[in-house]
Amino acid sequence: MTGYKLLVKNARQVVQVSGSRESVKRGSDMNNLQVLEGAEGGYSILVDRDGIIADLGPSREVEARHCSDTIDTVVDATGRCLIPGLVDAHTHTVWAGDRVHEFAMKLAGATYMDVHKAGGGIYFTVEHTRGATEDTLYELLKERLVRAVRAGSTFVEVKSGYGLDLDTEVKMLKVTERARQSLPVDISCTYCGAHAIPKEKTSQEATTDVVNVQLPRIKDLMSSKQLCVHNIDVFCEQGVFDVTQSRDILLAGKSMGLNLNFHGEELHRLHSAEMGAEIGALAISHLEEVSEEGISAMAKSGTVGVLLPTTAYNLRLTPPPARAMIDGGMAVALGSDFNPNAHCLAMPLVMNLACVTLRMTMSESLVAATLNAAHALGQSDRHGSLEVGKLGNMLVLDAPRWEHLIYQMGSHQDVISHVIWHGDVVHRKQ
Ligand SMILES: N=CN[C@@H](CCC(=O)O)C(=O)O
Ligand SMILES: [Zn+2]
Repeated sequence: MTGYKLLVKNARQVVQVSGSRESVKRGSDMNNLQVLEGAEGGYSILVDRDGIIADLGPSREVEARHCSDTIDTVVDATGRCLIPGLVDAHTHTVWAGDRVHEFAMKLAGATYMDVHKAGGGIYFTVEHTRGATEDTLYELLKERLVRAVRAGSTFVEVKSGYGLDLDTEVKMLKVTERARQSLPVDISCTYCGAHAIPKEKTSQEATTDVVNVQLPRIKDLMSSKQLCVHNIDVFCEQGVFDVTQSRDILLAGKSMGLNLNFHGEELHRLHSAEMGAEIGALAISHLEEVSEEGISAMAKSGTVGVLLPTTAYNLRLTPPPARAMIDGGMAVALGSDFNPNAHCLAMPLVMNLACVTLRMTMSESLVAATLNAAHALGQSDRHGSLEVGKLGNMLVLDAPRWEHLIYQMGSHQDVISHVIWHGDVVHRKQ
């Protein structure tokens, strides 16, 4: 007799996303969703006490295989659908000081860079984040991650980048590590010390500070297990870090074993997509201004394009060319880009925007918000699909077909009936 943590039983539809342990779906394969449906009695998923999927298939078969086992919790999903927990591949979730006043300025016509150059934008948030205690930042992060989980995310990337000095960047990374150790959500931690040029430095001085001061300190804190950082990010943009500076910072991170995952081609075409592909970037975010050559280079290198539809929506930018990317064989992922400029943690809304504004199909959008997002964070071996051996992170949807999660725009709180993380029910619809 074996003991298990959770059985989710009798679901009408199980969207595994993938059933062959592939690490990513590229190009047209993003439309090949692995879906189980049609069995009499539905489908069940069994999660072991380590939070790992132990069995999955037609309910009658799963029940027959485990009729003498003990199961701690049973969730009846009769008439409902199961999908993997959503993965948010790009967030700036640790900061103090909202920028609701800037939203009004932007609605009135100011551009993102107008606000930034006038000392607002990232600089406003840096000032407030530098002044906040670790406990305050932790409480703010916790509140935001609870919201993300309620909206279906079970794995979230979290960046630093509102310190721009060693002490505040380390403070942000420590807050992220505390959340990673204590909250019921998986976190991929990104060092983004090169998010803006600190007011007191030139871009070259800031590059040298990141490479020679901040990264070595972070490396020490990682060695002594005080921090666990997975990725390195840079805002490669005209007037911020140029392509050469970004490359130097990314390569310094790569030599420490960090995944390269950066902001590129957002407001100007600098050909950072080609640079990222050349140095083996795992992912590049934004890409509103990417060129055809950049798309080919990323398709060839396998670099994931992390698309952030909330940014183009809020800033009224031309959206990234998602169709050309997917049709060109790239792997595309999605992120909420939660930050004080784009205050959205709801991946179902991001998926809706991806379908409508980026012209992605609903299948592409689900793959982008699960398997491919997990791959962009280097963790699709554990996240992003419902398969035996992967984490028991899943959503029970109160709907006859999974597409309702995207279709019922703004109603994800009614569509998601349970959020399950490592086999524990961490959110239940009221
Ligand atoms: N573009 C750079 N970074 C963020 C915005 C950060 C901010 O405005 O605070 C982004 O991805 O959109
Ligand atoms: Zn960002």
